[in-house]
This record gives sequence, structure tokens and C-alpha cells, in this order.
Amino acid sequence: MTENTDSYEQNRTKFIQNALIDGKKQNIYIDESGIIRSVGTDIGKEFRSEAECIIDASGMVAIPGLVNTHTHAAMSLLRGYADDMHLQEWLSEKIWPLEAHLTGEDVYWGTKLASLEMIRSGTTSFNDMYFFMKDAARAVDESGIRATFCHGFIDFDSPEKRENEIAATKDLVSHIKSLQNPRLKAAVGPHAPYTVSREGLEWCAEFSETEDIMLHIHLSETEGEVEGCIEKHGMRPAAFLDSCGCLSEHTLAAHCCWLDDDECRLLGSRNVSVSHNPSSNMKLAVKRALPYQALKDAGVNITLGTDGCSSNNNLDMFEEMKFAALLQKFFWNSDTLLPADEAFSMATSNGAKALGVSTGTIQEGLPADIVLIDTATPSMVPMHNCVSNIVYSCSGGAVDTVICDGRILMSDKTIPGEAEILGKAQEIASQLVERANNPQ
Ligand SMILES: C[C@H]1O[C@@H](n2cnc3c(N)ncnc32)[C@H](O)[C@@H]1O
Ligand SMILES: [Zn+2]
Repeated sequence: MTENTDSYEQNRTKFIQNALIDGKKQNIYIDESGIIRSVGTDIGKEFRSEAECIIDASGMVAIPGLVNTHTHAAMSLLRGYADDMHLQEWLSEKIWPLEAHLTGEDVYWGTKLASLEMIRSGTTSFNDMYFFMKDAARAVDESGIRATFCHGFIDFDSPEKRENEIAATKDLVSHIKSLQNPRLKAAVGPHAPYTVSREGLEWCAEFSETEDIMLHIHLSETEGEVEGCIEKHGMRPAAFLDSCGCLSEHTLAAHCCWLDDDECRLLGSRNVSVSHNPSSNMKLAVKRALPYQALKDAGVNITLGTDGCSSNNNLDMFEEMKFAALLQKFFWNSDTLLPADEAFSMATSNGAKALGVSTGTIQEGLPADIVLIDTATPSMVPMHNCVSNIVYSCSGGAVDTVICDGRILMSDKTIPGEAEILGKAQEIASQLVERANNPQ
């Protein structure tokens, strides 16, 4: 319950009282610049009387905002458009032909819808790869959450396409940097080793290095991709990427289902972060799960992502934590693999580290990205183990309040402007499919 109705604004000091953190009732004081100034059981009167807004979190658990490290946000418009297909046919026969008709306005509204869904389910940061990304950035800025944007770089060995992709990437990166908004970051996004030429990959690696930005790529999602890479380049995909300079501490590799042990060690030695996308991998039946134990043994930072809405089909990171823990146990036939606390770290601190954002924990001096989960809901009762309930039993629907960068984005499960976004996204999605079916 929030006492002050004007609390959606930033620049108002906030006092969150009686939130459950690590099993104890604690208070959090957020200053006017959105930074957590104090957190603990004993902070009280002086901060409470100073605060312009009091948030009563009695009966709520406070967790850091969740971090989705791999998605294509505007694909929310394609939710349910093409299901139950083989991956390559799904991409080349349904998704890419529809995407050829996308406009900046589509991406804007698709990203508004995705941001809304992420806020509702407790995500405050995401890593996005798509097209018309200036429009995506505008949508995210308005939504109040954080994101890293890259243009999906696809040149298919064509020098002309490569020049276009280089120009689009440079344009996006300079645009995002010029906004100087700490919530919005730029990245370079070579789509995958099978859609980008060696020259394109080398350019992306160098650009990520000189601009000091993340390199976001799909890696070894399918077995066919690995075979194709060996045939074309005489190397497995990770070795090929390494030979192009694409593996470094800037790199975030999504999927990584078909890595062998040597590739896991290579990623570890290059300080690469990976994004596990269990829902998408199961839905598209990629036939192998991310080699979690081998990556962990190699010291790789393992994070969690939903992938796009047309292979998931939602953006709920609570579901994703559960699927990660279940898929690993099932596929590798190990009931102790990926316990709940590790799934929770993947979705919070590990994700924040990969995206280079200083959130992911509720800690003094860090930006306030805080999610309050209502415990007065059946799936949170009883509370033998809070992290277990968060990972295995509740879902994004239990989220009551979301704060990002010190600003309240959802309170009492209410997000201002939600109805307009839902209506407009439905309209825009229908028009997109109509255009694709009846090209001029
Ligand atoms: C950025 C590009 O990535 C595509 N895309 C979306 N999901 C996947 C996936 N699971 N594997 C490969 N590419 C994907 C988008 O459809 C877009 O074309
Ligand atoms: Zn993807």
C-alpha cells in the first residue's frame, strides 16, 4: 500500500517499511536520486519522517528487480503467430517474412507491450536484440525500466548488406550514447555465426572493444548450426567466434545448448557470460539443454533470459527460473542440479553483472530496482523457504509493486496507462499481419 498517490514520480524520497528480506522484516530508504541510502532492520524514525512517500510492505517480500538477459521485446506482437514448428522453418518461413513488414511504429508499440509485461512480472532490466531500436529505446524510456539495445546484425555473406548493418549499428550506438540516460545502454548484436560473415563478426568484435559495449549474440542453439559451422569454417561455433575476436568479457551468448566441454572452458577463459533460455529451447525442441555444470565448472557467468515472445510465449522471469531449474534436472538426470538459490542468482545478480548494471541486489549505495511480492497468495503459503517459493511456486502474477531507479512503476498491481498500451498493441499486431498477408 502506498500512502502518497503522487508516488509514481522519481525525485521523491521513499521509505519502504516492513519488507521481508532474507527472512527478516527490514526497511529501505531511497533518496531523491533513486539510490538506496539505507537498508536494514534498525533504520527507522529519522528516515521515515524525512521520506515524502511511505510504502507499507507488510506481508511482502522484497527482491531485486529481475534481469532478462536475452529477448526480442517487440516480438510480443508475434505472440501466438507461429507455434509448434521446427526452428529453421519457424524462422525462415514464418518469422522473417513477417518481420520484413515491420515498421518503427510496430517496434515502438511491441516494446511498450513487452515493457508492460515485464514490469507486471517483476523485471526491471532486459537485454534486447531487434530492429528499429531507436523506437524500442523510446518505448523503454517512457516505461521507466532499463534495457540494453542492439540492432540484430545479419549480413548473410553479402558485402552490401554488411555495409548497411554496420551503418545501422553505428547509428544506433551513437544515438543511445547521445541520450545519456543511465537506464538505456547500447550494444552490438551480430545475430549468430550462421547469419553473419567472418568479416561482419570481426567488425562487431572490434566495434564492441573500441566502444566498450556489450556484444550480444545467439550461439549454438541447434545441432545443425554446429554441423554447418564445422562444414563452412572447419571449427565448432565457439572456436570460430573466438577466431573472429568475438569472445571477451563484453560478450553475452544466448542459448549455448550445444557447447561441448572444450567450448565451455573456452568461454570461461574469455570471461563470456551466457544466457540460458529454457522455455524457448524446450518449445523449439533444440534437443539438448545448456551444459550448466560444465559452464559452472569453467567459471562462466550464467544468466537467464526468456527469448522472444514467439518462442516462449511470455516474458515472465519467475516461470523462466522454474523452467531453468526443472529442465537442467530433467535433461541431465540430476535432481540436485541448479538449485533454487542458483536460479534466483541467475535472474538477479548474475544478470546484472552480465549487463554491466549496478543493480541485482538490494544494497546501500546501489540504484533502487526493487520488486515487492505479495505473500497473501496461495502459492506463497507457507513460507518454509522464501527462495523456493519464488522459484518453484509463485509466478509474475504475485508481484505487487515495482520500483526501478527509485521510481515506482507499479503500485498495488496498477500501472498507469496500461489499457491504452494493450489496445494499441492489439491493433498494431493485427495490422502487421494484415500487411504481410496482403503485400502492396
Ligand atoms: C533478431 C532476430 O533474431 C530472431 N530470433 C528470434 N528468436 C530466435 C531464436 N530462437 N533463434 C534465432 N533467432 C531468433 C528474430 O526473429 C530476429 O529476426
Ligand atoms: Zn533470441
